[in-house]
Amino acid sequence: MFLTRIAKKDMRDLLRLYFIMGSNNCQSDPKHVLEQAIKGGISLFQFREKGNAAFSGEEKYHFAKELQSICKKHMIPFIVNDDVELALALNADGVHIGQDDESAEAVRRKIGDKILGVSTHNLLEVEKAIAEGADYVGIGPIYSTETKVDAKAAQGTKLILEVRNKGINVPIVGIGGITSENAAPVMKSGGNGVSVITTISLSADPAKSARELKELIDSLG
Ligand SMILES: Nc1nc(C(F)(F)F)ncc1COP(=O)(O)OP(=O)(O)O
Ligand SMILES: [Mg+2]
Repeated sequence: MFLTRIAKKDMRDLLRLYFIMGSNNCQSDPKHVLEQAIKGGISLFQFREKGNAAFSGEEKYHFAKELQSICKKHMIPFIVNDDVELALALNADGVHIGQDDESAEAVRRKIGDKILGVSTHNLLEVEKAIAEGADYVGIGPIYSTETKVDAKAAQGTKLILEVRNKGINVPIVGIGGITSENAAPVMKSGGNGVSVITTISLSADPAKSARELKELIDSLG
């Protein structure tokens, strides 16, 4: 899909409402939840299959392929978390890696011009991710979260502010406990979008939850 690296402006647009989900983030059918989230206006999707009762091997591959085909149908780019080999096997649109995964430099060499996102928790990690070819950085956890069992302490928007005050214009998405009620500070501090799991994946009406969040983000410019 990408013959060259994605432009910053296009990356910022994709990050506006970034839905992340795996089978253990849902109580109803994940395929239906994804369809509804897309209907509600998400701009990007990340397949994050990890933690208790997560699929692996063949099951994980086929589950990923099902969700990827839903994204393709609606022209929503499909990002794979952690599992670079799976991303390549699926010809996914990109990967997201953390500090404990293989280096961004090594992953960039494997994926060519696909989208590369990196989880960051301090200024050094942000600068290193940029130097190694990241197209965006995830900054968080902004607020406390139950979704990620090994999450670090919530840091609010201070790192987003620090990065922007240093004049660094890397595309930034906030992550961690974000809902319609607390999303505004992420955008006002200089984030380009918000990534969410629970507020959509466990919603009684995922389309409505996505729509409310998207309308809020769009109202903040
Ligand atoms: N999946 C993610 N996506 C983002 C994104 F920026 F896309 F919103 N930021 C952070 C994470 C966390 O990823 P995870 O694999 O659980 O933990 P770690 O970062 O420790 O590897
Ligand atoms: Mg990871």
